Amino acid sequence: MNRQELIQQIKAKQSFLCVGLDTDLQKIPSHLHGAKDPIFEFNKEIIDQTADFAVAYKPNIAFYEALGPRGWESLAKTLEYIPKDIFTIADAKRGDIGNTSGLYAKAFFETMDFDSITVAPYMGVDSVGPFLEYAGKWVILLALTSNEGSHDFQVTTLQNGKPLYQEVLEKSSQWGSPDNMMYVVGATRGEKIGAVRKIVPDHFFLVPGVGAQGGSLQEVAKYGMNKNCGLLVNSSRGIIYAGKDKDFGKAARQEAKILQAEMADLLALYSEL
Ligand SMILES: O=C(O)c1cc(=O)[nH]c(=O)n1[C@@H]1O[C@H](COP(=O)(O)O)[C@@H](O)[C@H]1O
Repeated sequence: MNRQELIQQIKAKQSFLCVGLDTDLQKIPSHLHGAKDPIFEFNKEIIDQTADFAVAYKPNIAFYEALGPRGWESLAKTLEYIPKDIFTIADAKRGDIGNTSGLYAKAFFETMDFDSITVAPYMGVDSVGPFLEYAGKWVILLALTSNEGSHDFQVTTLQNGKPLYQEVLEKSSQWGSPDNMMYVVGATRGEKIGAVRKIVPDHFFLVPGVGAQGGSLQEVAKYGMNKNCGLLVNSSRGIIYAGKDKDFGKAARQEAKILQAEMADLLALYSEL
């Protein structure tokens, strides 16, 4: 999916919601456990109930690969089931020496047909480049993450006086463009989201951390939105585990609907969409 199609979808749905498919066998309702593929049955219901409010789905690959071959199968079926006009993110946080990254890219862009993949910047340009060689696909590079440990390295001041995350943004924004790169910026980072926006005014941000991690959607929009929205805000547990019984799909729908309504207001306030 290209940038214009993504922006059009945000405008049409008045939403920049990404639903995180962090589907955990321990957490899904017990009535699904008898199904042939409980993970897929759960995801199918979540997708059915949220597709009109979501512009993106983000399966976190760890939840699938932890289950071995059957997890990969559930993932492939889920990807196939997601409506084709909705953006898909393989949250895999990959990145390795060039020839290995090339095979990660092949895994998620050819063997599976994801629109995008999350990538760690640590190994530098040759570890990210192979993902950018795929026309029509996106790299979503970790910049300023939502977790506590992000303080360990990402905000450390370098000898040139810049925090590491700033160096990552400035350098990596020359590797690709706002048409094939996005950045992960955690919802819990508050005003720092504004600092990131100044460095990369046009790139989309994938913003996890609202819902279960306590980030504020209002702050994210205030500091991070640009005229084309420029945001995909993810919620995983806050949506998919909103309900615990047979009505889990309806509970998820309700949560997604609440977020979409807030997003429509924020789009009116801060964007041109
Ligand atoms: O790349 C990510 O998506 C990510 C980056 C980050 O900084 N923080 C973060 O929470 N995530 C992912 O976003 C999701 C957040 O899930 P919830 O906290 O349940 O909404 C998980 O799949 C995380 O792995």
